[in-house]
Amino acid sequence: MTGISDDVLLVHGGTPLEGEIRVRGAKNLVPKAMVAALLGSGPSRLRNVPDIRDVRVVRGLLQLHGVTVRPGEEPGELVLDPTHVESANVADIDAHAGSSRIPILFCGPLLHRLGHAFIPGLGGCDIGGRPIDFHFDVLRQFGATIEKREGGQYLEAPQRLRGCKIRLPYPSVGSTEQVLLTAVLAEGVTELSNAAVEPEIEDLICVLQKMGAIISMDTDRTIRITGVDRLGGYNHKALPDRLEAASWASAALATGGNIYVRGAQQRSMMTFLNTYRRVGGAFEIDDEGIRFWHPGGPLNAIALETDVHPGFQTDWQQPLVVALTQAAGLSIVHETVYESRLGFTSALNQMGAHIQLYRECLGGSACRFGQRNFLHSAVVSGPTKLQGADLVIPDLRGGFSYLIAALAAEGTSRVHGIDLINRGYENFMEKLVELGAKVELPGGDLV
Ligand SMILES: CC(=O)N[C@H]1[C@@H](OP(=O)(O)OP(=O)(O)OC[C@H]2O[C@@H](n3ccc(=O)[nH]c3=O)[C@H](O)[C@@H]2O)O[C@H](CO)[C@@H](O)[C@@H]1O
Ligand SMILES: C=C(OP(=O)(O)O)C(=O)O
Repeated sequence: MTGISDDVLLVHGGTPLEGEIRVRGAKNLVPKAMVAALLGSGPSRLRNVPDIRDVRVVRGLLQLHGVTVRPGEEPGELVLDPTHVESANVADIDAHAGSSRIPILFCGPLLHRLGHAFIPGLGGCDIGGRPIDFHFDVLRQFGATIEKREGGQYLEAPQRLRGCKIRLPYPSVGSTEQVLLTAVLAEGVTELSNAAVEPEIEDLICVLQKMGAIISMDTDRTIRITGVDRLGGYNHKALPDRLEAASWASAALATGGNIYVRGAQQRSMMTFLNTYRRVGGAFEIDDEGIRFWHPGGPLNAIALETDVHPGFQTDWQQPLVVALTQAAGLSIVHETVYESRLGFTSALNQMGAHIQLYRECLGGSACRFGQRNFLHSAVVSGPTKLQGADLVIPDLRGGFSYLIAALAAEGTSRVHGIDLINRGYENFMEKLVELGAKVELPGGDLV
């Protein structure tokens, strides 16, 4: 590759990342809690909001729909006032949808508030087909009608939406949230089985309960929601970002470093912590955060399978794979949530890693992708020395993984497309510098 653009970071590898950074509210909760504010009859206060692009996209979309969004008294606090919700211009919605998947979650709240909704085409990471059929199936069950229109889908609720019995074909995070955000104001009881139970979903349920919703969660993936006539605002501190925390933990391991992640929480990271320990990473938990470090000596190869919570979260996979290139022996990674989330490994191979992809389900159990010709299993053979390279960021976590690989490598890498990382990692360049990374913008400025 030749040429440089503003969207490039030069990374001089070989320095262990050391120091402290802080994670704030979760990318996979905050934008959804913002959407929930649409359901209230009064203002909501959301605290611990990170400055990331997905938050800005949702803020813009809410404002287009007449919600007032302003900073609160404390840093990272937003006050969202939905008193005057109104229809937005379709062209404006499309222009603001950006690269986020969140617009699909406006369906239920807008149907309740306005009786109709326009949902633009979705963004999000290109890590599989990412259909939205479950979302529309459940909305139809609530009584919505859906019509394809130019640039998106137009939905209507001819009468008040009605609670229903729903079984998801797969415990999809977004579809579970769709049901929650729709059922809380629907008439009667909704029973959702095979629901996703990720910590961010539990936190969204906490938000909705604060607003006046009646929701119970059984231990068997069943969620029951009794619809109410009216919801108020909420005051909520978003749970911390366990995905960002794990990314920094993997960076500590791959670079031989030591990072204290202020805000990281044991409860939502238990599965990651067990895996980190099996690989040979060290950690220490206190009330304010978790310290992650490489204790010296060889790392261990492991077998790893991603899964829905409480399994190993798929968004943890890509950064940890970089650390696995430094482990002694053969690691097996079976990605069971997204069919195309291992493509990022070809660039790691260019840097000197040995990663072979397979169509078969390796290790663990057979998954939905086994018989369907997707390269969704990997064998990582290590340890391998990594060399700096020209890298083009493919998706959010793949992008962070390339940064980790470049930091662990000998020599200089040019990482293209770094702006994508702003979608989910607050101030990541400043954090890298704080941790001692040698990174440079093309003009020669130290970030
Ligand atoms: C903004 C956000 O919170 N994103 C997270 C959310 O994405 P998102 O909510 O999009 O992910 P889902 O849990 O819905 O997707 C899981 C699987 O279900 C499939 N599926 C989903 C919906 C549908 O209508 N039809 C269908 O087939 C998907 O293709 C995928 O194979 O959960 C994922 C799984 O933990 C995480 O990786 C993402 O970071
Ligand atoms: C896949 C991810 O996000 P999204 O669903 O927003 O694309 C992610 O956060 O890794």
